[in-house]
Amino acid sequence: MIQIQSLHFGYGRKKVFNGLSLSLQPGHIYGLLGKNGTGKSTLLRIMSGLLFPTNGKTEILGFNPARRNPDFLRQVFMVPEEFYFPNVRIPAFVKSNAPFYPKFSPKQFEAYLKEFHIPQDNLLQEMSYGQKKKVLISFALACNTPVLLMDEPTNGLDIMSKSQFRKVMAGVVSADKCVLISTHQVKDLENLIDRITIIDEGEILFDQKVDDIMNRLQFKISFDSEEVKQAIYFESSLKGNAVILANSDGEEGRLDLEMLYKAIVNNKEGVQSAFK
Ligand SMILES: Nc1ncnc2c1ncn2[C@@H]1O[C@H](COP(=O)(O)OP(=O)(O)OP(=O)(O)O)[C@@H](O)[C@H]1O
Repeated sequence: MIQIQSLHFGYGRKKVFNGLSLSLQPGHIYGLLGKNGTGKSTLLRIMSGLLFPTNGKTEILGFNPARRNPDFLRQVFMVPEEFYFPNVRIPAFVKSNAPFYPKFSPKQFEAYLKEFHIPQDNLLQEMSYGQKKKVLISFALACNTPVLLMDEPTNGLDIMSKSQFRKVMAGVVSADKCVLISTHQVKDLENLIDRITIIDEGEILFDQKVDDIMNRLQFKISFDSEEVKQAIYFESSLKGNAVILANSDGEEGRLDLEMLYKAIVNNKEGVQSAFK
């Protein structure tokens, strides 16, 4: 559904991507992680046709996003980290924007707004940042585009809204839809994403399905110093040592995305060797 090969991009002389390749399939929610400034937002902007690569192939739903073909644009929705709303009420916003998205469902939009407790009759510019973000997320989901790109969607959401977000997102993935979420708020995505892609210095550092991660790695608290010595990554705490071990016994466990991310950044080879 999304094929990127040998992507090159830079802002002027500043290189961001120097040959990045990535393939995303429908039916999944992908988590895109990486340090500040590694190019996550840039990648989403290239995918949605807002920035144009200097080299390489970017194909989404059979289209080159850079051509901004209307048939492509009506099938992709991007929720950016920073956005602008006109000073109108929600019905006026829907009236002028929904016609661009043929599968927009007013019923779904209303249900999402209700889930997020958003009043319909306020002016958009008089809403708080978090409220505006929830309007945008609700609109994005109600557009039912096969490709949904979200840049830091949970930034600015309060604790209740984050769990409402997870609930709403869990219901949107379908066999023909591909969702890519860029975030630092990894805890907000736990139990939601089924594939994790980490980029670093313009390259893919790690790209695995959550099921495969759980088959290959074990996350646990350990008091056994031998086990800690063998750990791919560990963190000491008063509650014991949080460790990541190679999952040689097929143990079932719970993914700790934050630990995994730190393990990959600190001991990439160790993590990768568990997948060989
Ligand atoms: N408009 C711009 N002009 C010039 N350089 C830019 C511009 N936007 C981003 N950059 C640079 O490109 C690189 C990638 O930026 P980008 O915003 O894609 O990173 P990111 O991974 O999304 O970061 P963050 O996690 O902080 O949101 C950074 O080094 C940044 O300084």
